[in-house]
Amino acid sequence: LKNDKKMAEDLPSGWEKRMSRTNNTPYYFNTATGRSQWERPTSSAFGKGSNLTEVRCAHILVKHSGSRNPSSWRSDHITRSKEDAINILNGYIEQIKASANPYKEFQTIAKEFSDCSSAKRGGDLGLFGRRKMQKPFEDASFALDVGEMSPIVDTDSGVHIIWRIE
Ligand SMILES: O=C(N[C@H](Cc1nc2ccccc2[nH]1)C(=O)O)c1cc2ccccc2s1
Repeated sequence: LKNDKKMAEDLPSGWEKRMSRTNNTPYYFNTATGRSQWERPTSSAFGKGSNLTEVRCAHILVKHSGSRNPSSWRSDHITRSKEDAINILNGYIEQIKASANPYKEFQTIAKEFSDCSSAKRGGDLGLFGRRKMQKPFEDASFALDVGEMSPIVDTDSGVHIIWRIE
């Protein structure tokens, strides 16, 4: 989910399109580093080299038989296949996208179904910096805009969707 102002230009997260007054042509401003460039950016402003130090995210985790620790507060022994876990997450994504209040829907689903102990906090993991979470999770989190939801992310814990809160 992207906040709608971005949909039109479809710029990667963290960039702003601005107009140069001197020669009346567009340039691009990186809100993470404060630098500007003429070339249209193709990757998130929060990638390598950005100074974004911490993000706050919530997530919904669906564990499966291949998870490093296939048990959770919901079930002592998780046996579903990875394929089933992905199908379950795709169902949640549809529900969240169809909701009048997507973030509220995300929290409700996380509370009831996430296989992470953060479920009771609506999946909220709090603020975290780089190198704190498994790499695929970290990279997906730092690439999100505030209020944006990730695609399905695969880690040793299982499969996740992530919502950036701050
Ligand atoms: O690693 C955790 N929980 C694991 C599952 C899990 N694996 C993860 C991998 C990346 C990000 C979050 C993740 N949560 C478990 O319950 O088996 C965490 C739970 C919490 C709860 C509150 C704040 C941070 C965390 S990190």
